[in-house]
Amino acid sequence: LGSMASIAVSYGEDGPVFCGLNSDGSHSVSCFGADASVVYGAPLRIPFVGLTAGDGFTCGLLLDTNQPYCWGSNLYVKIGVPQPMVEGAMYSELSAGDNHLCALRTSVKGMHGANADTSVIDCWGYNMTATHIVTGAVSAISAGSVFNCGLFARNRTVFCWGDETVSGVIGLAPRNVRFQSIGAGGYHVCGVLENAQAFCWGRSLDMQQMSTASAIDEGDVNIVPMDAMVSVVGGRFHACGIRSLDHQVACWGFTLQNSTLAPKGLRVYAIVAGDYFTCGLPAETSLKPICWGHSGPLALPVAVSPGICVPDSCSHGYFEYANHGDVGSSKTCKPANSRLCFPCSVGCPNDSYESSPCNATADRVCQFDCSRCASDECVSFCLTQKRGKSRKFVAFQLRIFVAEIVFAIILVFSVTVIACLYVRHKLRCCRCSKNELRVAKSTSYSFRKDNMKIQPDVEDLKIRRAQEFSYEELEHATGGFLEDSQVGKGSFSCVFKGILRDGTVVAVKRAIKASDVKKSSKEFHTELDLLSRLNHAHLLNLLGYCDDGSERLLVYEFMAHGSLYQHLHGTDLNLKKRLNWARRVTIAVQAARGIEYLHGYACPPVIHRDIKSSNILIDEDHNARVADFGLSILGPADSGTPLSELPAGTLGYLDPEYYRLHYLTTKSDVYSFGVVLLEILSGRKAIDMQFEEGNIVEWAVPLIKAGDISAILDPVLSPPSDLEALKKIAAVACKCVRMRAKDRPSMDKVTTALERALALLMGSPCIEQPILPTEVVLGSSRMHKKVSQRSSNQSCSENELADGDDQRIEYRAPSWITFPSVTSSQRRKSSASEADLDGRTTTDGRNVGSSIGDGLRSLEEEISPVSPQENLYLQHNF
Ligand SMILES: Nc1ncnc2c1ncn2[C@@H]1O[C@H](COP(=O)(O)OP(=O)(O)OP(=O)(O)O)[C@@H](O)[C@H]1O
Repeated sequence: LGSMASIAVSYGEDGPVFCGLNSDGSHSVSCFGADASVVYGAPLRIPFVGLTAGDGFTCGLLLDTNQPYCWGSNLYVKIGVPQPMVEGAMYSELSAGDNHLCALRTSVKGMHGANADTSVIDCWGYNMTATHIVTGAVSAISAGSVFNCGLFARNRTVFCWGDETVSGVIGLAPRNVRFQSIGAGGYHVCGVLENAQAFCWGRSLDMQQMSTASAIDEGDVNIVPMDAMVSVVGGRFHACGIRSLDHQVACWGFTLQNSTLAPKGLRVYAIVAGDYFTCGLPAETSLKPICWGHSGPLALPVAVSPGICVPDSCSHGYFEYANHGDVGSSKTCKPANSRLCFPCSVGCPNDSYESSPCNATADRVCQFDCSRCASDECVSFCLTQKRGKSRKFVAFQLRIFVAEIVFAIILVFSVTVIACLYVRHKLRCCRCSKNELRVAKSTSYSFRKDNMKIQPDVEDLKIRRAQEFSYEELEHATGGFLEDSQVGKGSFSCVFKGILRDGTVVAVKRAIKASDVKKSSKEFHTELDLLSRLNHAHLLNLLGYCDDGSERLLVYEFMAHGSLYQHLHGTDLNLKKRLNWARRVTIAVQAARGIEYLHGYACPPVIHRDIKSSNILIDEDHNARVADFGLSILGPADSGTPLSELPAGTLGYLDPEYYRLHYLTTKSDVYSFGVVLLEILSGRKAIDMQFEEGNIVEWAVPLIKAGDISAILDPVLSPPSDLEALKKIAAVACKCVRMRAKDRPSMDKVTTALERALALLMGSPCIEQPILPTEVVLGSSRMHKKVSQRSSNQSCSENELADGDDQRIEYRAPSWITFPSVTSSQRRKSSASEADLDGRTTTDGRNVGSSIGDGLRSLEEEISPVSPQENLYLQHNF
């Protein structure tokens, strides 16, 4: 029924069959349905321009010859080319009724064609086989059940012919009514008027038929919807149209009960109707037809061309179809320059507005105006949009929130890492900034150029740290470097006691002229450079210097009690005895602090390289001072990287790893200090060939490891009642003199362990208090209060310590060596050395632990929380 299209629905006893032209541009036909004669009779791979279908058959207009071709089974319509065939005739339109087919010849001039004023229509089938010559050009034909109608091209009026008795349509055809298009149904015709309104005439199902049709829904096919339409099609007793507003389907008339209804909101390109069955081609890229009505498939699995291709460009009011998928109009149509044209939609629904007009390639687009929604569709659209927006907004907010969180985490992490690295750097002082080093160098340089005069004020001397003295001044101070004033002699120098004009007692170190000038000069400058900047209570203070031609003199604070070496190994036994255990351990602690300062607070670290008992001097208050920086060297900023230096130092104190491998680190000083500790404990020299075991390390360590601590203690002193403290010191000494530098503890660990041992040795803060300054002065441009505790018989009470007579204000000069402001406990916590950690597992440590018990516990154990008594003691003394 109806007109030729890219799709057609046949009908009959065997049920509806849907046929459509494939959308792949091949123009070949595919059919689906129950009637096998139609489905399987469909010619394969033969291209058609368009299709039409009737009762049990389908016909197509062959693309190559423009001839009709039919398949299926119908008594009256011949399968194949309808007969009689009009030789040479070509057709542009086909339309099939129940049992007939009509075709409109193309307007070619000639015997069988038509001219501008006449049209030729050939019909075949039941009571229809005839050739009709119509006056006027006909643009379209459409077949009903037993009749046909045509539309004149010029005046757009309609004319019909066929079996008037059965159809009752022909006489009702409106005259002088202009149509854009027409579509015939079973017994009616519907058309789209020029104003886009649908108009139908003919008859619907009458009462007699209704009674025989067991289940029929009511509806008059002539009562049409008011909506504007772009096209209409007719079924047996119903009609459907495509609304021009939204291209949705609207159907009216009678429908059989149990029929599926046209899907609501379905937008289509084209529709076609059988008797009780209708299919639409959704305006989607899939182009798979959706059908409704009585029986038949509801969805078809083949993509179908949405229309009939025309050779001309789309006329005004039409737009060219362009599939947004991979199939475009040019590909859908053959020949390549033909195209699909669709009528533009007209207007927009009340609650929408035209967002873009119809143009050559696209229909106009309407957008719902959410501020004036009237339809459910608009409401649901706006709700969805709102939800989508809010979902988008929430998603956006969420993304921002997540980004903020991530950024915050990264920021906190970075700041924490940077802070940790900074604190670690400052605590260990292992790496110095380039600025610091630059400052160091420039300060060093400017220092050498400095040509300051002697100032009589001792405090001023200290402020300037090192002042230049004239040779005459020092010559006068030492009484002309008389032998009487000589207090000591080293490898390259002699040390004289002198008194400056202001009465300050000083020690003047004078390089021996006959000695290696180059070496002594180097040591002179090293000591001068370092000491003028180092600043610690347990380092020997440099007061000044004299560099006068061949004379190089260094001026120090005078140490009234000489060196530790003199006390331990001197000929005066009383002097040795006077250095009791408390004083010895106190000296050990103080010297350890001085060395710890060199390693831990100076930046870059200073490696002394000549730690020995003769370089630990004792002042009038029996405080120890580390002296002689002639061999000192600036260590690597990274403490883990050893310097490669030729060995220098004193035999017996020299780190074997440094000696053999020339690897120099701060741990070399640790080794030397371990030897000093053994000296302090045993009273033996580092190397004493009068014993069988000449080397103190080789002699003492096995005894200590064996737990025989008494065997190594200085026989001049009676051992303390409790050996625990000395055991701890012996354990520390053993760790210090380990062969591998990395197995030795760092100096801060050593200091801490010694402090604990001292506290243990004293037992109570009220028992013979050792001489310790209450404040270690770290170089900075600040005023420091230095309380010098006088003697062992002083009271241990806090008040007395604070109110001591011997308080003096000491101002220290700025130093290029950096001093991180950390507390002693922070410093200690931060500096657990590799060796300390390893110490727990080394064979060495195990042996010691098992043999002498607590005496050689690991340093970690030794610095575990102190007892309240120890704590009180430490508070008072450190
Ligand atoms: N400031 C000082 N006050 C008192 N005595 C000092 C002072 N400085 C050095 N002495 C004494 O002079 C001795 C020699 O010191 P010096 O530093 O020149 O040589 P050394 O360290 O003993 O040997 P070497 O130079 O071979 O290393 C010291 O052992 C010490 O007894």
